[in-house]
Amino acid sequence: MSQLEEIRERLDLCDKKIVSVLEERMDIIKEIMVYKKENGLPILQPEQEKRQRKMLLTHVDENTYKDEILDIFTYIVENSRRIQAKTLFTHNILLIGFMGAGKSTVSTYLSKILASPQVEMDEEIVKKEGMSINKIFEEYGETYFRNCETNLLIELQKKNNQIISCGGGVALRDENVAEMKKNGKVVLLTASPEVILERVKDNDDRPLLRGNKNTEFISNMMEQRRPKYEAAADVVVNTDYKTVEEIAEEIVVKLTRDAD
Ligand SMILES: Nc1ncnc2c1ncn2[C@@H]1O[C@H](COP(=O)(O)OP(=O)(O)OP(=O)(O)O)[C@@H](O)[C@H]1O
Ligand SMILES: O=C(O)C1=C[C@@H](O)[C@@H](O)[C@H](O)C1
Ligand SMILES: [Mg+2]
Repeated sequence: MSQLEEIRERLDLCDKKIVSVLEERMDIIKEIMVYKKENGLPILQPEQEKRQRKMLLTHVDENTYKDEILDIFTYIVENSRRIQAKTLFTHNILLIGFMGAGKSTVSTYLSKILASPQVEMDEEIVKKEGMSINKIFEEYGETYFRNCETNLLIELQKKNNQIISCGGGVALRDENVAEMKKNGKVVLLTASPEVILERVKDNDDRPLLRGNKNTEFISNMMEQRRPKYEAAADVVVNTDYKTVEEIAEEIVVKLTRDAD
């Protein structure tokens, strides 16, 4: 065996060790998830990731390859989140609820913490149609927009593990709800009219609220929609005066409890 071959053999051995240790690490992540579920502990715990990162920084502080190792760990952590998500859910998570309930905000956070792709239905439709939602309503009318939503929903069910932020009106059509349930769990986010008003008052992107930004209008529309929203929901989470982190944790706990 030449010297180069011998060196390469050691490299190969090194890769095998890395694979084996990574496998062990991933199994540990799963074990932690099971333990947390069994003992009713918070599942997401973003602060634990920060502690781990701090610990890692002290481990590599003097290391010649510090930057490279830290770069690799970014991927390791990202993939741990994905394993965590797959341990928790094999389906899609669809967030529904009234305008301003926090569907986009919460799904962005969930997507990050679970390293799962986020789909923003309103944005997808805007991209596909090449115009804003206000413009779609003006040019083609609401029914056209609602058909865009239904078509997109059908397309989305082909993939798993997505965090889907639905437009506020998506759950109002029964055929949409049937589509959601084929491959997903539906989370209804709720909020009081006062909180909704506070959240939407400075934004003009919602055509249905134009000129209607008052609690009376919001409250009436909410009541009209409530039966459809509630019928579609697998779990309900109220968001009033809660942080995004608290809402995300509540969603995960309720969905996993639901799955047991
Ligand atoms: N838990 C929360 N606490 C405080 N502010 C929030 C919370 N959730 C969302 N917000 C704020 O409320 C506003 C509306 O939230 P968001 O856009 O996520 O609602 P949405 O449900 O996606 O609305 P739409 O149906 O119109 O898309 C945003 O400015 C967001 O930052
Ligand atoms: O609640 C609704 O009907 C809507 C909510 C938004 O997400 C957009 O989909 C659109 O403005 C309609
Ligand atoms: Mg939104």
